[in-house]
Formats: sequence, C-alpha cells, structure tokens
Amino acid sequence: MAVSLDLPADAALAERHEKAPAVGERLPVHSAVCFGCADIPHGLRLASWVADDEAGAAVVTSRMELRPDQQGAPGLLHGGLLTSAFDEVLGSVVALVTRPCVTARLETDFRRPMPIGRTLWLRGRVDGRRGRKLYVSGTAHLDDEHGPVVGTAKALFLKVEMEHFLKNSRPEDLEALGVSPEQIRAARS
Ligand SMILES: CCCCCCCCCC(=O)SCCNC(=O)CCNC(=O)[C@H](O)C(C)(C)COP(=O)(O)OP(=O)(O)OC[C@H]1O[C@@H](n2cnc3c(N)ncnc32)[C@H](O)[C@@H]1OP(=O)(O)O
Repeated sequence: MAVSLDLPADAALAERHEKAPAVGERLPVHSAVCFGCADIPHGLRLASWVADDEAGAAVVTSRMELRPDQQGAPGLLHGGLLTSAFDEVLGSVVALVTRPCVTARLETDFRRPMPIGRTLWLRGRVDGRRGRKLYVSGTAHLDDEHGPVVGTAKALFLKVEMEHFLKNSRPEDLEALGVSPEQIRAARS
C-alpha cells in the first residue's frame, strides 16, 4: 500500500538552515554533471533562487526553458521531464533545511499541456518535517511565477547518511569529488 504524502498533524515547521543561502540568492549548481541544474546540453538546466514564505518555511523558485529536444507529444513537454524538474526543485528546497536527503516518493499531477518554446516557473516548499521525513509540495506555472498552473507535485524526502552514497554511487564519480578509494572500500566492507 502506498504511504501517504499528507503532512502529519505533528510535523514541525521546516525552516532554512542557518548556513543556507538567504532569500533572493541564486542556488549554486550542486554538481557539474547534474541532469537537473548543471549547464549541460541534455540537462533541464533549471535556475533556482531562494524565495520568501509567510510562515518561514524553506521555499525555492526555479525557471526552466522548454526546448524542442524535450518533446513528448508534438510541440509539448514530455511529462516525465516535469516530474524530473519537480524532483530537482523539491530536492533543492529540502537541501536548504538539511542534507543529504533523497526522494522516497514523488507524485505529479499534470494539469495543463506545456508548449515547447515557453518557460516554466516552478515553486517548491518544505511543508513540514517529522524526524528523517521531509514533506514537500510544488507547483509549476507557465510563462511567469503567477501564470496558469500546469502541474502540481507532492513528495516525501528522507534524510540519509553519507554512507548512502559511499555504498551505492559509482566509485569513479565519488573519487571525482575527492572521496578516497579507502573511504569507499571502508563503507562497503
Ligand atoms: C544540494 C542537493 C540538491 C539535490 C537536488 C536533486 C535531488 C534529486 C533527488 C533524487 O533524485 S534522489 C534519487 C532518487 N531516490 C533514490 O534513489 C532513493 C532510493 N531509495 C532508497 O535508497 C531507500 O528506499 C530510502 C533511503 C529512501 C529509504 O530507505 P531507509 O532504509 O533509509 O528507510 P526505511 O525503509 O527504514 O524507512 C524509513 C521510513 O520512511 C518510510 N519510507 C521509506 N521509503 C518510502 C517510500 N518510498 N515511500 C514512502 N515512505 C517511505 C518508511 O515507511 C519508514 O517510515 P516509518 O519510520 O514511519 O516506519
């Protein structure tokens, strides 16, 4: 049975970490090869900024230009790429609260077609936190931040330890980030 993505009544407010970027700051690319945020030809190339929230929760706004090589139906964005974009935006906003985290469950509702050549503005918010679990939600708007809603998402992210990556990621990618082969071997022994 699918686990609920609804915010539990006893979830705590999820504010930005004291060392996280401030409201208005652009988020740095978190990896030079990330499909979501890096400036690579085949990537989504999302640009993201920290946004304000009345209640003080962590919020991120992201922009995505819809390119001809991202089509599913003729002239329209492939649906899986909206889900990928939400994964990036929601993963980025969660990282303002605590890290590292991974997506455990992500649900997308496709509300309107998304024409190629237009711009998507996505917003992600950490609605609350309970232990390792972070409950997040997102909206995607066409053309500007307050444009028509074309998609919505809800997700659950889980905080993990660095061992998650030391045990599971490809060794050469870890080594490219400065992790030693000894650290990788120790985590896997
Ligand atoms: C600066 C960085 C910016 C990053 C932006 C980009 C972000 C991109 C994020 C990603 O795409 S991450 C890649 C996609 N995700 C994964 O590869 C995760 C694969 N899954 C796993 O590794 C494990 O299933 C996971 C770490 C998520 C959970 O395993 P654990 O062994 O740590 O958790 P456990 O099974 O003990 O479950 C802990 C709780 O979470 C719940 N849970 C676990 N998996 C769940 C799930 N899939 N759906 C719902 N609930 C889940 C589980 O029921 C339980 O609830 P309770 O504590 O209430 O009993």
